[in-house]
Amino acid sequence: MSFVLAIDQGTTSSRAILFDAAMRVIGVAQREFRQIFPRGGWVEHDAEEIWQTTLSVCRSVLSNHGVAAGQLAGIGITNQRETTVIWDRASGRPIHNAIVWQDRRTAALCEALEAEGAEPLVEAVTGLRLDPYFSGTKVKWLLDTLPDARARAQRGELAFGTIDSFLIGRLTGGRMHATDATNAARTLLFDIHQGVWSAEICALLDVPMDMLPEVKNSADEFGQTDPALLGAAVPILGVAGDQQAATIGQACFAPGMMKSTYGTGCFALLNTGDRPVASGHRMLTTIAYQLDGKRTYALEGSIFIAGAAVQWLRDGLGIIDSAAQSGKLAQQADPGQQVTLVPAFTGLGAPYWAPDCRGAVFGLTRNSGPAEFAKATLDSVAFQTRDLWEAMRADWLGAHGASPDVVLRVDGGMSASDYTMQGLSDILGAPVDRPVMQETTALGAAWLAGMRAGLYPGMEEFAADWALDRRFEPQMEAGAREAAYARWKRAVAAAMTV
Ligand SMILES: Nc1ncnc2c1ncn2[C@@H]1O[C@H](COP(=O)(O)OP(=O)(O)O)[C@@H](O)[C@H]1O
Ligand SMILES: O=P(O)(O)OC[C@H](O)CO
Repeated sequence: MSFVLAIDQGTTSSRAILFDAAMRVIGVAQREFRQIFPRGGWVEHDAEEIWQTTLSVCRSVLSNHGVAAGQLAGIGITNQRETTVIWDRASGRPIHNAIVWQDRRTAALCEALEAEGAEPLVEAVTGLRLDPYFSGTKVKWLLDTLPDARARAQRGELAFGTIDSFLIGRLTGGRMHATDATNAARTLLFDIHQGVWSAEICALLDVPMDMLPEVKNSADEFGQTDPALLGAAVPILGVAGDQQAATIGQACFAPGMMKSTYGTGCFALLNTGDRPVASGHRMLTTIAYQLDGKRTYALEGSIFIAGAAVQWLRDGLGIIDSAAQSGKLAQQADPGQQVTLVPAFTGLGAPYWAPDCRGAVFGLTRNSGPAEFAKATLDSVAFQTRDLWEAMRADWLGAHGASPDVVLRVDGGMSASDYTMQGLSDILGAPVDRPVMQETTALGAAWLAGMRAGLYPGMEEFAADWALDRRFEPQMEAGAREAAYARWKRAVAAAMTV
């Protein structure tokens, strides 16, 4: 029993990552699945495809590395958050495609609830906002729209779950209907202060509470896999939403520690300890992890476009062949130009929450070319992070009366870009640490499961294992930094008025 299997079920692919007893990655298998866009602003996944790709990558990684299921100490699951599945309890079959976190179909519903004055209650109980991003209004939409669905839910025939919960159900052969506190905290239905489903919010959204999964610790007993699936029964011992799993994998266990993950989008979490900090600056309050019944909270800032803007340089503008070329091109930019890109391709997330805003470029001259576009694109990631940084630090200051001494830990595909990480440190005016271990999300899930199984060390020893690849220190002079940031703020304000 000297291996742990992490399942990372993400927005575009399902991955299985095999770890050995020393928490080293020994193998990865990955499969993409279809993105379904039935209408503008709608995004769905076929939950059966999510299940099939997940099962297949688990089988592949085990067989590719000659590891039998019986050698696994446990499975850890981490997942795209908020994405909503409702299934028939008897057959296990979803009654509709999964509605993905990016889906905006419930925007009008959110506005109507806001107009009724529901936002203060929702924020106070859940730590979230009335935004289509979260699961609650997606559940309501499904129950309102599909024939007979609400009556069936009321009779206890239907189950709701985020992706972790759906996978736990499938893996255990329908025996378990459970989630962990971090995933529950993203549904808009969970009272993050009491650690229970909120009857008040469920009533507001007309969601029968019988549909909801049992909420467990992030390291807990989530049942055994059906032996027919992997060849032996394996206990599922760890579950966390992907951004929380990355926070764990980055060992951000102390209040004031912060991680930021740069993939398609960017998600930053600041550990606020055992106190949920209500944001006065449009951040989200969420659960970082729950261990042995004890919740640790975080402030979260979610940016929808980070690496996706680099994909736009490659696929939309065609000025680079690969994402990795963006840094080199940006270095060739004319230092005399001040081109600023607001990458609001799908609206702006935190702290602006402006779903209708669209992208804009400012400061073009006749000499502006590919290098200036590349620089503006990579810089936009730093500026957006600075927005979150400012908001979170102000929230922290409000709660603690002193600024946190934050060192930012980074991960995700885009953190490989030295240029971007140096620019980030310059714009923040603070050090940025990139770890050796890049599979932080999978590591977080694996650690939860391996620690629960007794194979992996406890929190302190795990945190001591975190190893630095490179620290980026600010090199920009403070005046230049603040002038650049002020330019960004003006650009965002202008983009929001167009
Ligand atoms: N060297 C690089 N420079 C800039 N951007 C990069 C680099 N390498 C990867 N990226 C960007 O990072 C993203 C991929 O990161 P990843 O963590 O795999 O994302 P996700 O999990 O969201 O699919 C892509 O959007 C890509 O454009
Ligand atoms: O699957 P990812 O990495 O795009 O993460 C999605 C987030 O969990 C959404 O909140």
